Amino acid sequence: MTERGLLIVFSGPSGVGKGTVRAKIFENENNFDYSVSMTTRPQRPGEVDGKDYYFRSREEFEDMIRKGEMLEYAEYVGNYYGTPLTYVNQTLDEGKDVFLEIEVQGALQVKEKVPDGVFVFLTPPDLEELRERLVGRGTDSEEVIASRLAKAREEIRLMNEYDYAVVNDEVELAAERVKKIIEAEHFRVERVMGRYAQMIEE
Ligand SMILES: Nc1nc2c(ncn2[C@@H]2O[C@H](COP(=O)(O)OP(=O)(O)O)[C@@H](O)[C@H]2O)c(=O)[nH]1
Ligand SMILES: Nc1ncnc2c1ncn2[C@@H]1O[C@H](COP(=O)(O)OP(=O)(O)O)[C@@H](O)[C@H]1O
Repeated sequence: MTERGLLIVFSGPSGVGKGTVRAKIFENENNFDYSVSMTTRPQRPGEVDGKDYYFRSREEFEDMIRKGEMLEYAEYVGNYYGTPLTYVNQTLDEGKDVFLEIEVQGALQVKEKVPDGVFVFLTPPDLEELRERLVGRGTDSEEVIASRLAKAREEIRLMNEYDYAVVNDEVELAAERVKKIIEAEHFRVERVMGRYAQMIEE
């Protein structure tokens, strides 16, 4: 029997650098897969449907919710974001780890359903640096940036729901820290013991 993969949940305030750090982690890594989320927010220039997100209408999204096809979902700054369930389950069953990049409300739903997931929170060095990164990215209006910053404060308060907090001071360092966490999680006694359960019982 193939051993089920690990579910890694990666969160952090908007603009902290989740996308950037994730890209670094995935640069030379093929032991885990990224779960592409579904969203109703408008596609940004350069984003590809099916790669960055599945861009869908509110009707289509609500239809998926009704059918129970989302592992989790949340409304964030006026749009839906969610994780389609089928891909995650299939990939974990194949023995591969799955990496979710989602906001805090969704992460809390996953924690209920998958308590042995690995929950990692990416933090900015400070809030002023976070604001500068949002401005520097140049994808959001001043108004949207203000609401993302307000949201960031709420999210940072919920950091204690996570297993690990990684500071994104430098992309390369942050990516290395996350990779080390994932590697170490594979060696947790609770997980390794599972493999021996049958042998011990005999
Ligand atoms: N709950 C949940 N949140 C998601 C999902 N996909 C993305 N998000 C989060 O939604 C928030 C907004 O994402 P986005 O509009 O791409 O903005 P950005 O993260 O600032 O680039 C971020 O915190 C994402 O991590 C998902 O499938 N579920
Ligand atoms: N460690 C870092 N130092 C400086 N700038 C960073 C760092 N990590 C990410 N950034 C920049 O911050 C902005 C937001 O990053 P992004 O990955 O889009 O964040 P998120 O996915 O969390 O919203 C981008 O312009 C990115 O280049």
